[in-house]
Amino acid sequence: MVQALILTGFGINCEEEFAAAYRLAGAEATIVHLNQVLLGHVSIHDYDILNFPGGFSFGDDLGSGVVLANKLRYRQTPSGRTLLDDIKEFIANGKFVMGICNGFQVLVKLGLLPNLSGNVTPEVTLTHNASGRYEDRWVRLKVNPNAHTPFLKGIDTMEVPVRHGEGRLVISGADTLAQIQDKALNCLTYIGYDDSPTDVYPHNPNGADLNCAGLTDPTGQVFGLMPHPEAFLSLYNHPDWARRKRLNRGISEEGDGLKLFRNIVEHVQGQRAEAVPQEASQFLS
Ligand SMILES: NC(=O)CC[C@H](N)C(=O)O
Repeated sequence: MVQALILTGFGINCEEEFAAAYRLAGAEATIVHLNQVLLGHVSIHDYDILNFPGGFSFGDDLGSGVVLANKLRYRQTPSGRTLLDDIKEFIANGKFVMGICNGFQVLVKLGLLPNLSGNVTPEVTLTHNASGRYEDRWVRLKVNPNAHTPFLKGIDTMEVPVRHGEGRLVISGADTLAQIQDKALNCLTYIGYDDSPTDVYPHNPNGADLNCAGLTDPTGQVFGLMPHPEAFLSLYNHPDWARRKRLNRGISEEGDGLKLFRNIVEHVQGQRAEAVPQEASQFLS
């Protein structure tokens, strides 16, 4: 079974929904306190997908995600390494990392996204919403058709909720901006009713540069987004479900967010199916 590790602790609060998403998508999901990993009791290398959920880690002190990112970068585990060293190795082994909302903020503050340089140093930031307040609303997103991450395969648009105070992506530097666009790392965009990208509030809830709601790294293995796909797994999560069902009796009872988790679980399953015949071939020759 595909193994998803979901970190929690220190004010993270969306781990149960994250686990529910993976379970519905056919994976085994394990929720582990970050200290268990930092103390060496749990190894991320026993898992296929490492996940950073949303919440308010360390009370958003010093900026959302900053303290947790620093803990990953500087805190030594008993092996004398940092968790960031392990995460780099995890990615080099072809595995996947996902961050939602506060988890996305952690990946950005750590420099794992967008990681244009490959040196894992922060290149962009997420900061206070342009509205100056916490935004809690449903938004619509469009997938960049040139993005090449398995997480978003076959998805065109989706509707998902946001709930954040610091979701505004700021990309300073024309070169960084150009590289992100050239490599299509801005994989998710806030859109208006006409499906085109928009900077108009509240369709774009935070004023993000490029109207960007999510990023990947150049490998496509690391993916993060501000909205919460794990909060729209069933039609009944949507505030308008009753009207939608009345108007369209054949409507799918799945929420838009589930496809994303199915995608990554199926991708890992596919990788395994490809790997097995190669290993088996040694014994055949
Ligand atoms: N839902 C979340 O993960 C919120 C993230 C962060 N605490 C913010 O307000 O921006």
